[in-house]
Amino acid sequence: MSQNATSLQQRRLIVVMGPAGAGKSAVGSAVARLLGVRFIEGDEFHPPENIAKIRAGMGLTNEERRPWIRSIGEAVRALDDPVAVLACSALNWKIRAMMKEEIPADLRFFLLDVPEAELRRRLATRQGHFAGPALLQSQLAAMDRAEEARRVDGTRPVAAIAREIAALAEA
Ligand SMILES: Nc1ncnc2c1ncn2[C@@H]1O[C@H](COP(=O)(O)OP(=O)(O)O)[C@@H](O)[C@H]1O
Ligand SMILES: O=C(O)[C@H](O)[C@@H](O)[C@H](O)[C@H](O)COP(=O)(O)O
Repeated sequence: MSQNATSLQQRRLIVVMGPAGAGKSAVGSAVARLLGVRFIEGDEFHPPENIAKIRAGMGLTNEERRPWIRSIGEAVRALDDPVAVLACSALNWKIRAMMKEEIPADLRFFLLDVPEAELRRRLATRQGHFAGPALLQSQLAAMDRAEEARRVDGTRPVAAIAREIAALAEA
């Protein structure tokens, strides 16, 4: 096995997941700061047609998710770092399976658990993001129980959630 292939297999990616409004970006970037590693914002990798659809409040199909997840995989492949943090909704097992195919890293999933009413409240007040409250229903419908993910209480302050995930990820 080449050195490069070995390092790809050994790379660990902490995936902060959950529906829109769960706090993936806020918590994920805080986890990365705590660990001193790079933060990858999954939403930056959508092709323009996905952004237009999400902006219109429509959920994506898995076919539409594939190029997005593939671009995230390319960004991860380009990293030299042994550990990084990714914010990505990863709503159900089909999407997580796609992630495992496309992203060359050991994926560790952390699901931010936030009740629907709080998600709705956050999305109604969030500024400067293409996903609004109209997307929430399709997000919740697409979500599964994510048995493979470690669930964390996402209703606490960002710093407390980030400390918990950082500690779990290092254990
Ligand atoms: N733990 C939290 N407590 C209160 N507000 C939060 C928390 N996490 C995130 N927020 C706020 O909720 C909104 C959605 O957070 P964001 O990180 O964009 O979620 P996501 O990336 O999962 O869509 C933002 O306005 C953010 O500041
Ligand atoms: O942070 C958010 O508000 C959401 O995650 C949002 O950006 C969107 O849900 C996904 O990027 C689209 O992909 P999915 O339909 O797979 O969640």
